[in-house]
This record gives sequence, structure tokens and C-alpha cells, in this order.
Amino acid sequence: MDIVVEHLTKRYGPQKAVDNVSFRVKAGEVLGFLGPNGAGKTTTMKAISCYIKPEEGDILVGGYSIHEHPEMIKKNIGYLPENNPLYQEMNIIDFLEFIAKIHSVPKYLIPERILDMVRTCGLEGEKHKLIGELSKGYQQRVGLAQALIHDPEILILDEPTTGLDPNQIVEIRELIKRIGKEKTVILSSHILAEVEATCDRILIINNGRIVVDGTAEELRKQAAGNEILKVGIQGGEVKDIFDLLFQIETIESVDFIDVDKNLFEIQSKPDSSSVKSIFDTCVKNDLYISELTPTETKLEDIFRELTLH
Ligand SMILES: Nc1ncnc2c1ncn2[C@@H]1O[C@H](COP(=O)(O)OP(=O)(O)OP(=O)(O)O)[C@@H](O)[C@H]1O
Repeated sequence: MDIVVEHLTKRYGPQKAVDNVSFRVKAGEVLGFLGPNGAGKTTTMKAISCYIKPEEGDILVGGYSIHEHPEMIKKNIGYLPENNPLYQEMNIIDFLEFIAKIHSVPKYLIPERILDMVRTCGLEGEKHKLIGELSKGYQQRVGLAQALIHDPEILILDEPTTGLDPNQIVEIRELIKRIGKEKTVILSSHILAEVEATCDRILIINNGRIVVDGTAEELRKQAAGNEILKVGIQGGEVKDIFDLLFQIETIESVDFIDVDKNLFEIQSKPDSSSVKSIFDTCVKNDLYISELTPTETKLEDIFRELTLH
């Protein structure tokens, strides 16, 4: 089931929480929705799940509009809200039965669905405990189980690993990846590494607007720009080496990183690489390379650059 978001705008008073946002999610895709606090992630996810109505724009889920067929859409969406509000005093089985009934799962199917969810979400050992007695990681598993109980095609997860310890984070990510093989998933997060580890595609939202839409790889390429190399050259005076480097045609700029260690930062001209020329220059002038490292633009830097303003 595809999701098509078209010119979505949602206002809270004078503030536009989401401002003319459009994007598509293909069936079977795992989309990471990334952005700083207050960017508009939850608002967008709530609009897709039909929990709030936008003032402008439309969302089509499997061809159904949120304005005309919210009930059809709700049947096909499983939603795990940000703070995973669970009934602490219920046990897991009773809670899942209760949620299955809310979703109108046929009575005869409910025991089978519960069993399936307990298995899928790894709840076997804890299933008779009260939800309030579970660790945060297991509570999050119950949250996923309740979102999946009616077997929706689409799963929407609002910051599913917030507040978990590192082991629990890894476990929940693995679980989401497994579920993502069968469902369309939209997952929101502040954490780039999380989105990179779990998602096929990244959408970055800032101040209610989409600022990036692509794979992690595309993002890196887009931001990488010119080749930047950290180069150490030995066997000569730092000033002479600097002059030699400056004469290489493909080099745009040379900076010192550490004068005492003959360490330079070299930026090449657009669409060119200077690695071979640097090597040839060193051989010709009886110098040797002690270090040569390409500087990779980190996704964190890209994220900061795009969302700081
Ligand atoms: N019910 C509401 N009433 C008024 N303003 C709201 C309401 N819900 C959200 N907002 C505002 O809309 C903007 C977007 O909020 P939203 O919760 O969608 O962001 P978010 O990206 O999910 O943030 P976070 O990562 O902090 O959860 C924020 O400025 C927020 O204060």
C-alpha cells in the first residue's frame, strides 16, 4: 500500500507545524523520518494515521483519502505513539485482546492473532505479567504488538527507541527490521545512526518543511562536494612541500593542519581527484607520503547543517 502525502499543512494557532509537505512512501519501503524537536514529525504521522485533520492538503493511503475514508485507512495502519501509552494495570494478553476488539478483529481470530504477536514481538517469557511490571524495552515490544494486532499493511512508529538502554535499542531495531520485511514502515527519530541502520530512505524535516529526501548514500554524495584529503608528506621542508602541492593543477586549496608534522588539508577542484598527482609529485621530488586520508562528510554534519536554521 503506497502513501502519498500532498501539500500537507497543519496549523496550531498562528504556527504552521507542517508547511506544505509532500512525499511518497512505496509499499514495502522503510522510511526514516528525521528532524529536531518540534520539526513536525509527530504532526505528520498523526495526520497519516487519521488522528488529526490538516487544514490543507490530502493524504492518500492505498488510494483512500484521509478526508473521505479515515476508517478504511485506520484499518490498514498500525500506530505506535511517541510515549507508548499502555494500560499499566493490565496483563499483556488481556491488553492485546482489548486492542484487537477495538480494531474489530473477528472474535474467532483474536487468540491466533495474540499468539502470533507474542511470538513476533518476543513476549513469550513475559506474557502473563502486568504491563506496569515490564522493563521499558518489553513495554515497547507490547507497543509494537498492539500496533500490529489487526495485521495492518502499514506501521507508523513515533520515536520507538526513546528512553531505552543500548541493548534494548538494538533489540527493538532488529525487531523493526524484521517487521519491515513484510510491512511498509514510517519511523521517526532524532538519531541519524538509527535511521541509517533501519531505513531504506531518509526524509529530513525542519520547521515543518522537508529539507532532504533520499538514501543515506545519496545524502552523503550530495553533501560531499569537492574531494578533501588529509595528507602528511615527509622528506623535505614544509614550505617547499606547500609550494609543490600548490602547483598541482587539480588542487584548489592547501591548508596546514600541523606545520611540525608536515600535515596538510588539500581540497581538489570540483569533479577531480588529486591523489595520483600528489603521489607523482612526491616521487619526483624525493618525498614520501606518511598519511593520506579522504575526509568523509559525516551524516551528523549534514543533519546539523540542514536543520540548524
Ligand atoms: N496540540 C498542539 N497544540 C499546539 N501546538 C502544537 C501541538 N502539537 C504540536 N504543536 C507544535 O507543532 C510543532 C511541531 O510539533 P511536532 O510534535 O509535530 O514535532 P516533532 O518533530 O514530532 O517534535 P519532537 O521530536 O519533539 O517530538 C511544534 O512547534 C509543537 O509545539
